[in-house]
Amino acid sequence: MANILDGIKLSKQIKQEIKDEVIQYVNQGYRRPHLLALLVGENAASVTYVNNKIKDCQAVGFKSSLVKLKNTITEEGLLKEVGKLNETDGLDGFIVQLPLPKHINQERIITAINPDKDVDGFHPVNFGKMALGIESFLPATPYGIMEMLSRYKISTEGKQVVVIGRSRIVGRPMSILLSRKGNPGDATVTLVHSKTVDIPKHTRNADIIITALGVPQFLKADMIKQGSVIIDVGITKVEDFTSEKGYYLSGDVDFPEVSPKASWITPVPGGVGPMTRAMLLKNTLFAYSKEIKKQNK
Ligand SMILES: Nc1nc2c(c(=O)[nH]1)N[C@@H](CN(C=O)c1ccc(C(=O)N[C@@H](CCC(=O)O)C(=O)O)cc1)CN2
Ligand SMILES: [Mg+2]
Repeated sequence: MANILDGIKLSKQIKQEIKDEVIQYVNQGYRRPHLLALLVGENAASVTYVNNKIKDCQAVGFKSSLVKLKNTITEEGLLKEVGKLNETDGLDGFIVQLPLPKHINQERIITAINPDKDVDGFHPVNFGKMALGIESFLPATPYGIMEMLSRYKISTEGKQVVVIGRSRIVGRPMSILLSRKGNPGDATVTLVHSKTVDIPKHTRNADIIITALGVPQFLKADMIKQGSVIIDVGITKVEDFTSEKGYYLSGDVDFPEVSPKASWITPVPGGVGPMTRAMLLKNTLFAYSKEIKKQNK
């Protein structure tokens, strides 16, 4: 039976470390770090995620703000809001919660964010730095997975890693981070996606599989090698009228089938998700500390 990679336990530890650092700054007379979330529309999952980000800020002693905008806002209107936030003093970082409504060009919005305040690490400048191994904000989900591998001392050096899904916020940056020099890193990475012929051929060879597909129970036991490490980024709401909530959350991994064959595995919920939340705080603290250092020069 696999060991559990416990994202809840680890994220609590990371949040405590962040809180301790904030206390040190405050005791030296500095202001608190400030994170703002911009939410467009009322997508239920996005509302939950953004509210959780605000709660996380409160838990570690950050100042937080939430700007809610109507679903009907134009792209130009949203660009204006982003422009204002770029210029707001004392705001260390902000995020634009994704997905955005269909009529808004996501790339245009992300590219308008000041890279120094882009604590999601999505701006092309930060993505480029990430790819080149230059210190920058890292996208929170892949960053959380790197931190998880590091803190559980799971070596990736020389390992065959298969990343399933090539999204801009998870799969693609994940594949880059693991192929970079360093630890975690130094892995031989294969990025598979919807056009890949024979995904199981690749996953059966993998020492580590990171799946970010959004297809419930996609990864079955016969698709993995004995003893592999399984990291599940998928979260899909599956209707279930027998449960109290009317749904349950499913990852991309068929957990009951796969876990007896794996060495380590993340649960869903309670695996990668809480790590994503913790790493956004870490990026914000990084933005803040850079700002404080600049002011002291
Ligand atoms: N601007 C951004 N938008 C989006 C990001 C992002 O990093 N930045 N990632 C996702 C959503 N997301 C954070 O925003 C996120 C998703 C899920 C979780 C999480 O903690 N999941 C829990 C289960 C939560 C539940 O009960 O519904 C878990 O896995 O245990 C955190 C963050 C897309 N948009
Ligand atoms: Mg999870």
